Amino acid sequence: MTHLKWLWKHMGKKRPYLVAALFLSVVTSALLIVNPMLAQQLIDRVVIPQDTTLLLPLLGMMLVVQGVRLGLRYLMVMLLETNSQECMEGMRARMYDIIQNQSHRFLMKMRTGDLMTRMTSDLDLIRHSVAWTSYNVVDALSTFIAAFSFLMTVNWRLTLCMVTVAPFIFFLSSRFIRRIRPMHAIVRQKLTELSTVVQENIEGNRVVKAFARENFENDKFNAANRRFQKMNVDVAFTGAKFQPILDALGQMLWIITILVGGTFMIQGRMTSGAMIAFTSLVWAISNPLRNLGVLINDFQRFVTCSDRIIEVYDAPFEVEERIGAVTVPCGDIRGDVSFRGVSLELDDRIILDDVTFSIGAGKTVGILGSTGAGKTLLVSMLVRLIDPASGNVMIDGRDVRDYTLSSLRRGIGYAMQDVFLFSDTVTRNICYGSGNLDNEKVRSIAQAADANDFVCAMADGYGTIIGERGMGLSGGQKQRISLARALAKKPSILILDDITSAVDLETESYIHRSLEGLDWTCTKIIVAQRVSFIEEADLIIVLDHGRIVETGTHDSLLACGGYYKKIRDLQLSQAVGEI
Ligand SMILES: Nc1ncnc2c1ncn2[C@@H]1O[C@H](COP(=O)(O)OP(=O)(O)OP(=O)(O)O)[C@@H](O)[C@H]1O
Repeated sequence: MTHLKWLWKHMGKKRPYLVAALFLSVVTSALLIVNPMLAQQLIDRVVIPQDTTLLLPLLGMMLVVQGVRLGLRYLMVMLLETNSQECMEGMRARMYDIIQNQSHRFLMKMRTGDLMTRMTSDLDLIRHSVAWTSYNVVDALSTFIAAFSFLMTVNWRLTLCMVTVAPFIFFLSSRFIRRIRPMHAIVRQKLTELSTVVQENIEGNRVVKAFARENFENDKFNAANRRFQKMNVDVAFTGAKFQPILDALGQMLWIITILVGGTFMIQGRMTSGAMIAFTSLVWAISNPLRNLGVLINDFQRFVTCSDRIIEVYDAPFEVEERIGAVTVPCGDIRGDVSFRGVSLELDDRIILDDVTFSIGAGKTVGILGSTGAGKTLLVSMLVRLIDPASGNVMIDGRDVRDYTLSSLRRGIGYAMQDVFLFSDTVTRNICYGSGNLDNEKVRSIAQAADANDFVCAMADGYGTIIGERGMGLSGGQKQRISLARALAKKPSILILDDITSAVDLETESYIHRSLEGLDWTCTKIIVAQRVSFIEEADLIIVLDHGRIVETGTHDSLLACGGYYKKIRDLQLSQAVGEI
């Protein structure tokens, strides 16, 4: 019932249409009973007395009833189809919105293939329940009740004899539900595994080829494919085991009707018309019972799929906008940045520990540290991709959690370590966060990121489609487009997370000079591997295992002879070696 309540809640404005469609289902099911009733009259009042007075009126009524029923049935199907599609459109949009606003950590945990299955196949099965299972349940119930009520008036003894099979059916159904429900959950899980294998195989195609693991991947896919197929067969077999018993119980109704009804007729306790009414309505009692297996199966599948959707709907947001958060107009962020006692723990591991530093607007801070020291997580707190467990990340003296997410993120340009480009033109990738910029502007930004030359060398220049479905770019080229995208926003705070790891020293030096000469004031937070990229920063911090171990300027850090000096000396000797 909780799943039905959940569905009802999320149907919103579409509820009246569903109610109207199900009402039509009741009416059309009830109309099915009318013709057998008229047939009884035809036998008892026309055929047996051989009096044709009522023949035409009765036949006419039968035709009208059938015509009205078909018309109403068409209306019902149209209502259910449009209603269920619109309902799913709303639910899909809501789910997309939830996924969009969920934290990166949540999305990493869920796996893309899993989320895709929930958004497509699971939602479609819920739609099937709204458009098909719902009216079939109502049909079955109303046909059964209408037929039962009518037959009780014709001959209550025979009717009660017929329903003696009901307890067996209910016992069987409850066993079926217990058996089939966990099986449906496993089917959805196997489908998720299959989708994940396919998705990872496409995304990691280069790795697969480079390591010649095609056969291994084929085996992995075939195994997942087989497990999915086997589980579906198991579900079908389980249903098939119950169905013949349900069918047999349905057939029992015919036997009871003929045996008991025949005896009643011989004893003169029942008319031929009444017997005709019973034989033409046995299906109305037996079909709902026989269809029970299919409907239970469908309903259990609906329960499993809605559980999976509810899990996404109800997942708590790790990063949420505070009530009363302030919106700062675009460009009003000055750029004072400070981290005060920032700590973070993930999966019971301390990732950042009491990180404290400040930098004034327009200044540059360089962050250096070993792999996994926590640099990326630290800078991503400024745009609230993750929040600290304790401490404060402040911009212009206000905690970042006190800004609305959109106004906070509008003021910050972030070039990430893992570059992601959209399947779109170079221009639209660069303008992604800054609206439409004229060609000249885009070109000058690309120049600052040292991207103009290689973009101009492409066949369609700035109109070239790049990204997942577009032209391949080298790692360094992607980094420069990503830098241009961050610069195009003319942000008050610019975060550059290891954006020169894939470019040569000459390009790095060019980008360094460009950043020095930006024509607007902006605080720069630069995570870098190479000391040369951050040596002129106003403040350099060195992170190790989530703690600041050294802090100062280039000269002061060299003077103290710690990790920074060691790295700088190592890089210098490598550079001399290369020359
Ligand atoms: N989503 C996550 N869940 C759990 N742990 C995470 C998650 N993301 C990162 N970590 C862990 O947090 C630590 C810091 O990660 P982070 O990416 O900030 O390191 P980094 O200093 O940027 O490393 P690198 O220089 O290699 O990019 C790492 O040990 C990493 O394993």
